[in-house]
Amino acid sequence: MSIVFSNPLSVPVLGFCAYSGTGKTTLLKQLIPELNRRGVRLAVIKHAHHNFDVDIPGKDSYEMRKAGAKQMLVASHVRWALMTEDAVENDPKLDHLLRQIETDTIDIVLVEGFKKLSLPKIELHRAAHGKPLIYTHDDDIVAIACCDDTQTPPELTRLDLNNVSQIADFVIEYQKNWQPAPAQLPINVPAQVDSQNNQQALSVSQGITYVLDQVTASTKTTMCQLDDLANRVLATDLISPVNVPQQTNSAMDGYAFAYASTSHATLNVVGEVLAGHGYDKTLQAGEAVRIMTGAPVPAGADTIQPRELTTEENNQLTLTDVDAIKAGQHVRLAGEDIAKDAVALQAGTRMGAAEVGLMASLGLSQAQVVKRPTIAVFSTGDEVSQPGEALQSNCIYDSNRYTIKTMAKKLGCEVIDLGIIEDDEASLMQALDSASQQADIVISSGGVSVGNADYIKTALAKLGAINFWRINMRPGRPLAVGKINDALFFGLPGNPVAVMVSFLQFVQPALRKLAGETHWQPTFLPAVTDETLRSREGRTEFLRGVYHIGNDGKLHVKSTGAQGSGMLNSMVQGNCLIVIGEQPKSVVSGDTVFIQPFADVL
Ligand SMILES: Nc1nc2c(c(=O)[nH]1)N[C@H]1C(S)=C(S)[C@@H](COP(=O)(O)OP(=O)(O)OC[C@H]3O[C@@H](n4cnc5c(N)ncnc54)[C@H](O)[C@@H]3O)O[C@H]1N2
Ligand code: MOO
Repeated sequence: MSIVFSNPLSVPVLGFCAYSGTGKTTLLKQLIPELNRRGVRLAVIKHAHHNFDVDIPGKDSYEMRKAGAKQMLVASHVRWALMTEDAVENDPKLDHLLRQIETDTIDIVLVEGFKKLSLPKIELHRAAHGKPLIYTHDDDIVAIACCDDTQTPPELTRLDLNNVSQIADFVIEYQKNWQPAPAQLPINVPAQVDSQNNQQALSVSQGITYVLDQVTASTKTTMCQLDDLANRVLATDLISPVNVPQQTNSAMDGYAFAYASTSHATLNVVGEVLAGHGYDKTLQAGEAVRIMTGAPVPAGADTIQPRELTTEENNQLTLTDVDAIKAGQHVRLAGEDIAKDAVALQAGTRMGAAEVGLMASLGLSQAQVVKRPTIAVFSTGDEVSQPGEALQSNCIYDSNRYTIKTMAKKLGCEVIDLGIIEDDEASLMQALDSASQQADIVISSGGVSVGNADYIKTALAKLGAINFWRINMRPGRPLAVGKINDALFFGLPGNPVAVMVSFLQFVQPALRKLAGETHWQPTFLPAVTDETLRSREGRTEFLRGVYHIGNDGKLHVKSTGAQGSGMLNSMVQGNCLIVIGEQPKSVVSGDTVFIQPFADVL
């Protein structure tokens, strides 16, 4: 049975496997120069079964290693070698070894040995040796190199073991066609969820899909002026009424001329063009004009030489290093950024500074945008008190309503604050009914777990259809989602961190879809964890983390410490969620994890 292997590199890895005596090394010794000859840059990894050594007793490097250096790097101007003392009981880990390779200098890694790993391999087979074929019990064989007398299955490429050139062709084709496997994100939203059951346990991905299924993008639109467009979502494509840039213009201060004129010993300087002005004649062969950055390139000219690469005396221009001049250099073509009548910004785009600026650059002063979503938010719970009022014993201040309102406003929503609603069925029903008439989405916090005074559940059941879910995540396990009249309802869990995490994962996508945004995806970045992290198979963990750029130039992340789902301070200290998907059993220091930076929403 194959042992799971996934290639951690951005280049392909191809194994060679065979019973001993088949001539693996002999073949590789011929294949390597053949591939080199064809320009393929190779790394080779070889599994050695014994206590091998590449060093020689008496050499300084050998003695220093024997003296206890765990890693010994010896280097000259020709080669360098890193020797690492890493005694492990079983086979060395191929993915770890592969990570030591500098992939920017090679095109493919050939691996000899490691035949139990599920890595793509060419099987070498010599029938005369009387050994069985490996492909019959190894699904990762991609080709069989053998001799005439061997039967091979039609689905596998057959190669001639004695034809090195043919095997090299195969390796080159393999390398050209290879695609890295797509990154396995911790949250992978499926297109559809089968059914909607009450009380079902869902993965985060299923939960998001189910929520998105309930939301239809708003069709209400309004006209909005340039100054008010920040954070609004375009309802229609913005078509460019002009070419950007409007005219073909110079990207340098220098001289404009026809490329063909570079054959002249000197050019006749016949004028000057400043930005905002034009040169209304057509340049003739052997003529040039002085030109400033942004000024229109005159008719008859197609090439610019920067001023510092020229000398001019008595209107005679000499071009320095003529052979290095390329036709069309330093010319910005009309419409090269955005062509007239092209879609400059697509419907569904959320407008940020760059988008607003781009729109202004087209001369447009207003755009049709989707109506802002309206949310109504309230809190429940006898212990929940209004900030600003004296805190009674056994009570807590209401923080959830404020985190929810702040996040929703950041996402461009209108907010109706219903305050803290008494735990009384009649007042709850009345408040919920009126909220659902005014808002697109009604959001509460607390009261969705098992042991609460259940007014909210009965009130919701009477007014609409609500599902109470358990999401396989922490924090934020309980979640209620449903409809009150035409409004979507979210019952977020009471714990303050759980509220924020559930909002980010489930309410945010719903609000963005409702607001008309079409291409939004949560941002996941890979980061190296600097500590061992808590995780449990079958559950997605959202730990609060702090990421930074490490001395190695990579993103590194550490948790904020204690991770209680009531500790709001962990969200203040953190700048990201560390998202550990349902798969890994353990995450140890040095592993790569995914983070979701949250600064843009919080
Ligand atoms: N027997 C079980 N108990 C609990 C379970 C469970 O599965 N079985 N799940 C736990 C988890 S996980 C969570 S999360 C909470 C969620 O419970 P509720 O949504 O019903 O929330 P409450 O019990 O009302 O409150 C929980 C916690 O949050 C505080 N809270 C509530 N509202 C606010 C507010 N507006 N501002 C600040 N803090 C608030 C409340 O005081 C509680 O401390 O259930 C676990 N229990
Ligand atoms: O899942 Mo709860 O949301 O831990 O606090």
